[in-house]
Amino acid sequence: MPPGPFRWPLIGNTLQVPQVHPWLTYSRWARVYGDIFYLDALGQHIIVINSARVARELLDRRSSIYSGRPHLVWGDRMLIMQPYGDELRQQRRLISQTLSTSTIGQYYDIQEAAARRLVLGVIDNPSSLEGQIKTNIASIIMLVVYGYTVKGTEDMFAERAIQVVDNLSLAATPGICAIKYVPSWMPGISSLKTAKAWRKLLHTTNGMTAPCILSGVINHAACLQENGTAHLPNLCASVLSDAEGKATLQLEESLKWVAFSVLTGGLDTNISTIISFILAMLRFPDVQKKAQAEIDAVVGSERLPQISDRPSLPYIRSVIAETYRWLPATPLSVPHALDEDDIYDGSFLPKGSIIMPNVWHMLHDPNIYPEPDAFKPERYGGSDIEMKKVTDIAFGFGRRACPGFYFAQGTIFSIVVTVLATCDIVPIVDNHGREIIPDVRYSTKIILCPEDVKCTFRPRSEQAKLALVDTCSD
Ligand code: HEM
Repeated sequence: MPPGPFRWPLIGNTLQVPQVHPWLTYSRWARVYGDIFYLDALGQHIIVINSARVARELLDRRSSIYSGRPHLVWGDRMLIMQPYGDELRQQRRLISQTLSTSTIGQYYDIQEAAARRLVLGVIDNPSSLEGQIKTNIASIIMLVVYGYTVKGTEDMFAERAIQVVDNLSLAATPGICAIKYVPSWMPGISSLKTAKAWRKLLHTTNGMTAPCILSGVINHAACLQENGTAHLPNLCASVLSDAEGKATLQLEESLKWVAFSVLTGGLDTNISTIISFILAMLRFPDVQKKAQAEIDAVVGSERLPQISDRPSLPYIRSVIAETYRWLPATPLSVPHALDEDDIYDGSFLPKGSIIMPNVWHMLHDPNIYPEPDAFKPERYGGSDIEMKKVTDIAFGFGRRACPGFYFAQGTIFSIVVTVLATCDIVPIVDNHGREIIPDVRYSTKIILCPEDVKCTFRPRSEQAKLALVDTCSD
C-alpha cells in the first residue's frame, strides 16, 4: 500500500478523516507522505493523489480502470455518479453533441445576454448579487438544454431547479461521509443523514418529485418545440430531432437525466467561480484595475465586450485561470473509483479503492505556485500553456473530465468581462462609511463557494450603464 497516517485496528483512519475542509488536512499530510497516500475507512480503501503528475499517470494514462465512481447512498441515474459503462458513454455523447468546441459558438449570444442582465440587475439592486448570479446562470443552462426561457428571478422551473441543486450540494460533502456502507452511528458521519435527507428532498421539492419537475420542464420544452416557440438549438431538441420521431423510451429517460446532469454540473460550479472572482476583485483591487485597463485598450468604451474578444484579452484569461486556481470550485474534484487491482511505483492499489484527487493541493503547492494564497494573474506570464495546466486539473481527469468545459468558458468569460468593462466592483460600507472587505470564508461542501460576499457594482460611466440598458431591453 502507499504510505499514510497510522491506521487503528478495525477502524483504520476513520476517526482521523477530517469533516471540515478535508483538502487542507490532506495537503498537510501530503507534505509528510508525498504525492500519493493511503487511508482506510472501515475497510474502504481511499487513495489521495496530491500531484498533477500522479493524477495524469493514473487517471489519464490508465483511464480504462480509473474511471468508475464510488457507490453513494444517493445518486440514482445522474451521469456524474454513474459507474463507467454504456449508459455513461451514451449520456456523455448526448452532451458532447451539443456542447463541443464546434457547436459552442451558437450559444454565445445567450451567454452574453445573461451576463448583461446579471450586471444590470446588480447595479440596480446590489443585495440581489447572489440571486442574480444564480438566476442568470440557470437561465443560460435552461435555454441551452431545454430551449426554455427563464422569466425573471421568480420563475417556477428555475427556482425548483436551483432548489434541487442546492439540496444535492448539501448532501455531497467531500470525504468519505456519504459512502453507502459507513454506518450512520460512526462519529462525524452526520452527512450520511444529510445524504438520506437529500434523497428524500430530491424526490419531493415543493411537493413535486424531482423527476416530475424535470419531466415538467421537458414536457414544457416539448410543447415549446411543437408550437415553434422554443429557443433553438437546444440539447433536448437536437437529440429528439436526431431520433426523427423514433426516440425510444430508453433514450427519453437518458435525455431526462442528461439534461438534469448538465443543470447540476453547470449551476453551482459556475456560481462558485463567479463569486470567487468577485471576492478576488474586492481583495485585490490592483488586479481589477489592470484587467479593466486591458479591456479599455482592446475593446474601448464604444461597445460592450463579446466572447469573441477572448483571444485578444490575455490578462482577462489569466484572471479567470487564477480564479480557478485560487479557489477551485471542486477542491477534491469528484472522486473516481478503481475498477481493477493496480500497481503504481511499487505500491499495491486495490480494486474498489476510492481515488481522491486533491485538486486544492495541486493548485496550492508553493513549489509550483509560489505564494499560493495571493491572487496573481501575472504568474502565467500571459501563457495559455501555463493557464491550461490549471484548467487541466480544475476540470477533472481522464474519461470523467468535465464535459461542460467549453460551455463554462463562455459563461465565465462573458460575465467577468462584462462586469469589468462596465463597472467597478467595490466593497459595501458600514454605518461609519468604512469599507467592508469580505474574508475568504467557505463551508465544507463538494462545491467550494465563498460565503458572505457583498459588493456594489458601480457603473464606470453613464454610457456603460446605458449600453447595458439598451441591450437588455432589446
Ligand atoms: C467552472 C465551471 C466548472 C467546473 C470547475 C467543473 C468541474 C468539474 C469537475 C472537477 C468534474 C469531475 C471530473 C472528474 O471526475 O475527474 C466535472 C464533471 C462534470 N461536469 Fe463540470 N465543471 C464546470 C462546469 C460544468 C458545466 C457548465 C457543465 C454543463 C454541461 C458541467 C457538467 C459536468 C458533468 C455532467 C460532469 C460529470 C462527468 C462524468 O461524471 O463523467 N460542468 N466538472
